Amino acid sequence: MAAAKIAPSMLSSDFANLASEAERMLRLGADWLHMDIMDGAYLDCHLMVTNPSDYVEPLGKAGATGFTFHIEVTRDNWQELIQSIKSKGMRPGVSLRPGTPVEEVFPLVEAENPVELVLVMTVEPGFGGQKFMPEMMDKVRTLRNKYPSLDIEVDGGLGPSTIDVAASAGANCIVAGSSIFGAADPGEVISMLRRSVEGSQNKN
Ligand SMILES: O=C(CO)[C@H](O)[C@H](O)COP(=O)(O)O
Ligand SMILES: [Fe+2]
Repeated sequence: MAAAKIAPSMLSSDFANLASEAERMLRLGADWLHMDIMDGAYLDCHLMVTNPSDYVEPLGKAGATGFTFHIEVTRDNWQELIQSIKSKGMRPGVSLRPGTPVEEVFPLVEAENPVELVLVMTVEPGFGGQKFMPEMMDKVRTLRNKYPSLDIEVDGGLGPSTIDVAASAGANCIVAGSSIFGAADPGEVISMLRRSVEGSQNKN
């Protein structure tokens, strides 16, 4: 079973105090710190950049553990990209925006040298605080049925009111920005997200 991972999106943190914000989230129980990187040319998620391969070396050096690129900009070179991400000691992941069919990522999960995570965007990439798109849960269900132990991440509009839908569809890695950083008790939101994921897994 894929373990629950709660990942506060640092896009919603206080940028002037990034180090203490990161420490605060880890202290409150976060598993991963979600970093959104965009160059403004291709507003898409995680490496929301046209050439993700340019970022492999610097992010490897900076100590990143996971490197998630977008399928829409890597249709011709994902094999080499996965290889280079792994060679720098990072876990490769692939993300897809709402309009991209889920079938497009199957070859990357089934490759000899596969991605280890699929990130299903539940908003149009670009900024935090948008409304969760429940219709994306069909993609999550399809992936979970096909790949029982895959890490499936969701990103965009996740919080106490939407987590149960995502968790019961099979998502185990939860990115949440505004719902955690905007809460009076962010630690309670992190715990609540984890309880929902683990509760859904125990039902199955
Ligand atoms: O990838 C992202 C934006 O493109 C962010 O991770 C995402 O929007 C998180 O913010 P929120 O939880 O407030 O929706
Ligand atoms: Fe993100």
